[in-house]
Amino acid sequence: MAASIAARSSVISISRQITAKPSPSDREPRSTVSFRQPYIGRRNVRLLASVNSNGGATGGKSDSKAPALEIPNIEDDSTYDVVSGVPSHLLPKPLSSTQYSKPASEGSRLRVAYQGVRGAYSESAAEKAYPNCEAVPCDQFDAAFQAVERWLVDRAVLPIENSLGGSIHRNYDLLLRHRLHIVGEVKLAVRHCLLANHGVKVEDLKRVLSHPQALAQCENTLTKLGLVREAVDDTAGAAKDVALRNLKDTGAVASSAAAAIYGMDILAEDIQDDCDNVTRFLILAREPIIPGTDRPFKTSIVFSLEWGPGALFKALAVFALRQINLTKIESRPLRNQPSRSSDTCFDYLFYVDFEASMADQNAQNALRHLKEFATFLRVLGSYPLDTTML
Ligand SMILES: O=C(O)C(=O)C[C@]1(C(=O)O)C=C[C@@H](O)C=C1
Repeated sequence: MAASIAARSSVISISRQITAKPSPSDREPRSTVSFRQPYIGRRNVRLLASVNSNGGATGGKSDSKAPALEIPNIEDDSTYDVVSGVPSHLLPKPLSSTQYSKPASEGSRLRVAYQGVRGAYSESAAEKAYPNCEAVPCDQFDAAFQAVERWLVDRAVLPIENSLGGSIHRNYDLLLRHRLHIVGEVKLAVRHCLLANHGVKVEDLKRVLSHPQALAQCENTLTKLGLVREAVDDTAGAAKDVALRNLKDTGAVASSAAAAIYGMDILAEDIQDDCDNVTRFLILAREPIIPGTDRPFKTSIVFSLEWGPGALFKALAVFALRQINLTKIESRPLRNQPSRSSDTCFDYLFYVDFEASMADQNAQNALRHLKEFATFLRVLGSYPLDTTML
């Protein structure tokens, strides 16, 4: 199994997945609240990671022939971290909410993974979250998750929803598949530009490349211009591609930062359909933060329910009864699970964000109540709200 980082600022791409990926149902005992839910008992967890000469994995060797790290089979009954297989008592202590937001000091810059290439909005979000960080590009969302799990980076900053385009479903699914913790959120105002190579005019354009979310956010403008849309992995990658191939009939929807980096002209600014175009990103870490009550906190959970009338109503009532405000609900299909009802093959996972800290007795009571009838429940993180956009 190989994780490769090609060069200091090049893209992380994880070529193979960590093998054991149990479905939610076999990862979690039923009706269990897990803030940090390690595997208990006998497990064979193997983690292999290798980093090449420029990679600089956190705490790892920087030699392309560095031996792969192999965590041996675990045969006793201690508690182990599901990701690394390391006994829990050897793992670092959780970060406090003040520690996580402290800017990294010189010489020990935090490495923060994001999806995309330089100039992507996700890079700006990583820099907003950690102003002094070393932002590390990853080719896919999954690679960013794995980069954190394998200690190649310290954090990942990934988009979860946009005020115009809606949820980034892939990241909801990955949150459950991986064992990272949400330690913060960042809201970023996204202002799209139409970019083209020097000398190209709007009338010359036939096609436009960008991330599907960015294309969706500029739907009206692109329709007016009559441009054929082509989806690519990220906005800045689109700009880079158009610039490198010196295309004259193709533009890109990307940031003004991408225009500067790839030497392109800005043909139009603020082309998103609504000036209030905000993307919310999650900050992910290997360890949770200790929830506080010193400032506004949000908690993200995921649960599933028995099938039946009023099941979701009853679940949401545990928050309403306690005056806890919900800020987001998202449902995703519950995969690899035989359907529990006879007449439908649709079972769901519900992702809910609510405005309370897990340090609040009220929030703890709500989850205890939900646990009484949820078939699965996991706390993804309890973290300070990003109020900078309000
Ligand atoms: O392509 C980028 O620049 C990204 O950072 C990705 C992304 C997304 O996935 O939503 C982030 C913010 C914008 O909403 C558009 C695209």
